[in-house]
Order: sequence, then structure tokens, then C-alpha cells
Amino acid sequence: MQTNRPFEYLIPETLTDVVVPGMRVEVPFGRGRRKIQGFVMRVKETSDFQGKLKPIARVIDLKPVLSDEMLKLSYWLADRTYSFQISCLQTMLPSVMRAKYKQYVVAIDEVDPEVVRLFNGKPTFEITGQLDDETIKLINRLRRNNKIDIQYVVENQALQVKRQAVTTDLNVIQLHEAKSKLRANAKSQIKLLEYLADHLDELPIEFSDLQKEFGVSRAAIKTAEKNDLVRVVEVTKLRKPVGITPEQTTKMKLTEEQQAAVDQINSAIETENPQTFLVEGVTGSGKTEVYLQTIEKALQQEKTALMLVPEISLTPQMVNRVVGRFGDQVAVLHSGLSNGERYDEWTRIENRDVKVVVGARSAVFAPLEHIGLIIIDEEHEGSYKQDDNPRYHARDVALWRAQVNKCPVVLGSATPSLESRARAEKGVYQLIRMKKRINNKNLPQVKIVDMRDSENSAVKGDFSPVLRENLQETLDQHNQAIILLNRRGYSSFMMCRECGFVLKCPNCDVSLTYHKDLGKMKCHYCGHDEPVPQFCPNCKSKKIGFYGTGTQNIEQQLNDLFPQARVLRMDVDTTRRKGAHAKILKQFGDHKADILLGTQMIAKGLDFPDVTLVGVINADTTLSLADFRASERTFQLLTQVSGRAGRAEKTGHVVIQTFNPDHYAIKDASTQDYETFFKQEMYIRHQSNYTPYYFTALISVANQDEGKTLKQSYWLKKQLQTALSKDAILLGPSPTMISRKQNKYYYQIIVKYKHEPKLHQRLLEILNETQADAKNGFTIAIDNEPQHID
Ligand SMILES: Nc1ncnc2c1ncn2[C@@H]1O[C@H](COP(=O)(O)OP(=O)(O)OP(=O)(O)O)[C@@H](O)[C@H]1O
Ligand SMILES: [Zn+2]
Ligand SMILES: [Zn+2]
Repeated sequence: MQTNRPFEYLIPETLTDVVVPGMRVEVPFGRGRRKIQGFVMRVKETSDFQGKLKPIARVIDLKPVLSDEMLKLSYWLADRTYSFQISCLQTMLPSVMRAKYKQYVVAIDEVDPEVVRLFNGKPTFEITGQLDDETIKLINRLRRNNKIDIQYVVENQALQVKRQAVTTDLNVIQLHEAKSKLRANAKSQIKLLEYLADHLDELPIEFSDLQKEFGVSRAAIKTAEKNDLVRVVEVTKLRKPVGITPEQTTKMKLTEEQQAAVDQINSAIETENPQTFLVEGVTGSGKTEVYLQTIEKALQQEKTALMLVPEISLTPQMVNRVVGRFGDQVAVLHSGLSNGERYDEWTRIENRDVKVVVGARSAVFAPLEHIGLIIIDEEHEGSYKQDDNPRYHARDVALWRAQVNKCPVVLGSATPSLESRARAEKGVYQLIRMKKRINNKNLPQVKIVDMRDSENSAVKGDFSPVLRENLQETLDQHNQAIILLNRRGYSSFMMCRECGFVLKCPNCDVSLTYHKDLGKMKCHYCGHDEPVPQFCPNCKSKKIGFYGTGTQNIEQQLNDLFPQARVLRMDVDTTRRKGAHAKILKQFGDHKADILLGTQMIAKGLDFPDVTLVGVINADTTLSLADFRASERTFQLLTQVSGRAGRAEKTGHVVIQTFNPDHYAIKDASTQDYETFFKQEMYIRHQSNYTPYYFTALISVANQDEGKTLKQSYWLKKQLQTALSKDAILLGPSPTMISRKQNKYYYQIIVKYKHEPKLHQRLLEILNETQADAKNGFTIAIDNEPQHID
């Protein structure tokens, strides 16, 4: 991590033709005998290097682990995210290559004399550091001529499923001969031998397949084994990732709006037009079917498709539907997979067994070739941006890959990000609107409950009379309810329970957050601070305080209010175990519970026909995030969660409890009116110079010594100032939300700008220069277009 440029190494004679771009090699680095891992970026005939080139010590991979497309992408990604290229390469590396694994050589052409010599009677052998260069060279040549293959085997083999299977050493003629010798009533054995003779190229064949498809009995197999006609072997079966229960659906007849969307996208697929479509479709408008039918189009064109979803565990239904429609052609990549499972999926992509990849953020680097379509569902989700180095946004990477692959990108959402919607406004993206729900169902009716009203504020607990009545009615009708407890930003801001007032920064129009260590309210943008108020500055009430209740507490309240109701709770505590999300959602989907209570996790993508009521306990928490996207996040959350009600035959109702009933984000969400919200929010962003009117870069500094951190921050600010025109806005340094993490102090500087030609270069310089400071314990991070500022 201490250097950001390529180095040249000599390819030893013995490795000529072996070393190709995309492989990892071990090279000596620095003065000592230290060896480090590097990526081969390019092979040159000659070198301009003045000194004596050191030779590559050893090749780590015998076949490239990154494609040319990925290598090319790494240059752009490093530049765009202000990170070192090596960390981009490592991020793109399939995670299985970062796990512990072994490499084995397997024969393809078993009769080739060179192959025979190489294997020397062994069925397979491991590639270790001990292999001499000659052998490595031979292996490489044979691999390129398709005579052998290299396979990776990850450590946790135990997780692979072992199944019994049948194979035979006899050839077709011998099989038929053996068959003719059997007695005529050995029907099952005859069938078995016939089947094997017809499927010799598919050996070994699993027991279960033989039984299911051909009615061959276990006993027949055992008898054949005894007679030396077949051998029973164990095969490792690729596992289907946990929690996926494919939902088989057939192609639906499209509505007019769906058809219009599909037509436009399909035409771009056909003409290989790297256009970006923004599909703005209300909740329940049937976006999934649009995705499925456009994916189908890409496959018809002999292309592949890449589909990103925010987080697989939270959107199991979407994944189930894609797998249900395209079956084995789909690979699913997500963080919940074990190394072994991820290896299976990756191998399937690499072997081109897979035509569709569905996955969360990092799946955008999937080694798919000939991509014909990229879909990003719920494109507004913040999780598409990586919080750590390299701080990339999957949407940007997708757009880059679309250019290279000449394919369209579909961004879909009921509540597009302001950035994307603004781009559509300018004509950069093609806007496709779907305004109606399937079957012309109405959007649910939303009631806003003003929690400042005396009848509500007098209530003990968190359920207003209106919400209680609605819940009771839902239970009486044997329908289901979803209750959202909004937890983001939870308890770090102050709100008046009398008038709904939230303490804000006078300069930045964002909430002030409480800093325990300072005992003060502080702004994360400009650093403004003030004492913690004792009474409400607006109405003078003493009911001002920190705000928030936990899910367990709400669950208890539900149990007390509705003892007969079956409640499922979904939060970080109940979803720690692998597959827990899917299990809870399946239970709810099977109507084994009446109420699903949860945090943000339950807000998106769920499609359950019996849900007729959605209740939001505390709409205000997101509103009070100390972030300029607070209104946008609130609108998205409320609109998305409201959209879970009344999706099928039954009419839906929504109850939103809030202390800020007049806030436009809440009002517009209650009418599911994205366009009105968009206009209002754009106006406010314009007024306060935020995205998408301004670009934003966030530079943060951390060190164990607070004084040094501040000093460094001011130095950085000066460095930036000299590169900026007077139109740019420079904020900070100010402490971050939790200004002290793991004994380090964090300060940040924010640059808001429109057109600053020198800024990019200066930021790159800062990145490189400050590496020297890393030794002194400084960490510097540059976040291009941060998703949240904290
Ligand atoms: N053409 C169609 N005919 C009949 N039913 C359809 C059609 N298209 C979609 N549906 C059904 O309508 C329901 C809603 O569709 P879907 O879940 O795709 O909505 P969505 O636009 O993704 O909504 P959200 O943004 O809320 O997730 C689903 O149950 C789906 O099976
Ligand atoms: Zn007040
Ligand atoms: Zn401020």
C-alpha cells in the first residue's frame, strides 16, 4: 500500500510465454529478501529501466485470475476512487482467490504423450512452490493447448455435498455385449447398461438421476457393481446457496407499461447500444417481470446478463424469481456464501456454465463475458457504494462495463436517487416511467398520525389509537401487517416531543449530533457546535430529548396489546445466523405469523399478497440524520415500506406516526408522489449547494494524537485551497460523528464544487504524498461523492 505505480521485472527464460497479464506473481521487493505478491499488468519486449532488472521469483497462478477487461477497469477505478491500483485489483479478484486454496492439474487429453509423461501415472497432482520452471512451462503450454486444466480447490471442502454416482470402465461395445449376456428379466440392469451406453460422455451419473429419470433401482446398480460392469464413486455436487427456494414463474403477459419498457430495453440490447435506462416504476408496478423478460432477450442474443440487488439476504424473493425463471443458468453471489459455495459459483461463471449472475455490490466485478444487459435493482440504495477503500459505486462500475461490453444498463426503482433522476431530466439517462400498479390496483391509502396531538402524546408506549385500531382490524380479518421501526440515526439527535422541533445547524441545514465526549451538539459539515439545550428553542417545552425505542420493547408492547397475534421480529439480533432472513420471511410468506416487526431490513422488495397494513412507528428518525440526504432517505424508506401493502387483490392501508406531519418528505411519501418530492428536494439541494448541483469530495484524516490530526487537516485544507477557484466551497475541518474510533481521532474536510479542473490532480497528489505519513500513523481517505457524511 505504500506505492502506487507499476514496477518492471525480468521474466526468467524458463517462464517465457508462461507469464501473461492477469496472473499473480511473487517478486523480490526493496532491499531485503522480502518477497511480495504482484499482478502482471503488461508484458513488454524491452525495458527502459536504467538499473538491473530483478527477475520474477515465481508465478502464483498458472492461469490469469483477472481478465483484460478487469485489468483495464483497474486503471479507471483507481483514478476515480482515489485509491491505489493494487487495492482495486485485489477488490476485483474473485474472493475465492483470496481464500486459502490449492491448485491442481487435471488431464483433459489423457492420451497425449506429454500429458502422460507429466502425470506419470497419477490421476492429478498439486501445484506447489517446489515445481521446477521447466514443469511450470510445460503445464502452461499444455493448458493453452487445452490438453490439461488447472483447478482451484478451496480449503473447506467438507462443505461440499458428496453424492453417490455410477461410472463404468467399459466402452460402448463392451456395454452392449454385457447387456446381451444378461437374463431377459433383469430389466433394471438392462436399462442401466443402455443408459450408460447412451451417456458415456456424461459419466459419472448420479444415483438420484438414474432413479428419477430412468427408474433404475439401487439394487440393480449394486448388482452391476458386483459383476464388475460399473463402479460406484462419490461426486462432489455443487451446492445451491442457502436460503434460495426458486419460485418457478412462467413468462407473464405484459401490461402496456411493462411492454413499452421491455421494447425500449430490448431494442438497445439488440443494437448493442450502451444506453442507460432509468425505470421509475411505482411499488408493485411489476418491474421484476421487465427485468426477467429483458434478461431473456439478452440470452436469446447469445449474451449474458448481470443483475445487482442491494443485499441478497434482504431480497430473497427477487433472487428466487430470477433463479425460478432461468434455473441452472444463474449464479448467485453474495456475502453470506461460504468460501466453498462462492468457489462453486465462481467456477461456474468462469467455465461459462452460467449466463446470468445475480449478486450484491461486488458482483459487479463478476468475470462474465459478452454481457448483453446490466440491471441494478433498487438503484437508490446506499449499499451500492463501498464504505472502504476502494470507495467505488457499483453503478459507476456498471456504466463503465456497459461501455466496454456495448450493452444497456437498467436502473430500476420506485424512488430513484436524486442523482439518477436528475441525469434522466438532462437526457443523459433514458427515463421510463411505470405509473400504475399491476391490475390497476390502487396504491395503499396512507394516514399520517400526528404524534404531537394530545390523544397520541398521552398514550403510554409507541402505538397511537389509530394504529392500534388498524392493527386490530387487520388481525380480525386474518390479514397480515408489517410494522417498521426506523432505527437509523437513532438517539444521536435531539427532538422535542411537544412540537417535533429538531436541532439543526444554522449554516448547513443538517441536524446537529450529540457528541458524548465533548458534551456538545455538533455539525459534521462545518464544525459548528453549541451546548445541549435544556428546553426546546422553538416552544420552550422541556420535553426535548434524545429519541428512540428498541425493537424488543416494541415487540413486548405488541404482545401486550394483541396477545393472540403471532409476531415475527426481524432485526440485527434475530438475523445473525446464516439464512435467518430467508427463514423469517418464508414463515411470514406462509402466513405462519400475523405481524412482521422489523427495522429498515423489512422495507424493500417484499411481495406478500396478504399484507394489508403497514405501520411506521417513528418516521422521524431518518429525517433527523445529520446528512443532506436525510429527506431523500426518509422519502425512500416510507414510500418503499408503504408499497408493501395491498399488492394483490386486497386493498392496503398505511399508518405513519410522526412528529413532523408537515414535512414534505413525509407528505409526498404518503401520496407515493416521487415526482413532487423530486422537484421540492431539487429546489432545496439547489438552495444549499448540494448534490446533484454540486459535486462532493470528502477527505478525512485520522491519527492517535488529536492535535496532530487537526494540524494535518489544516495543512490539507491549505493544499486544497491553492487548487480551487473561489467558486468552490471548502468546509471543515470538523470532527466526524464518532470523532474517536479505536483510539484515533477523525477529522474531515468537505469540498463542494462545480468545475474545478485542478482538483482531481491535486487529490491524486495528496493521496500519494500522504502515504509517507502513513508511517507516522496517519490515515487519509478520500471519498469521491460520499453516500453519507458522518
Ligand atoms: N404482467 C403481469 N401480469 C400479472 N401479474 C404481474 C405482471 N407483472 C407483475 N405481476 C405481479 O405483480 C406483483 C408486483 O410485481 P413486482 O414485485 O415486480 O413489483 P415491483 O415493481 O418490483 O415493486 P417494488 O418496487 O415494490 O418491489 C408481483 O406479484 C408480480 O408477480
Ligand atoms: Zn418544542
Ligand atoms: Zn454546519
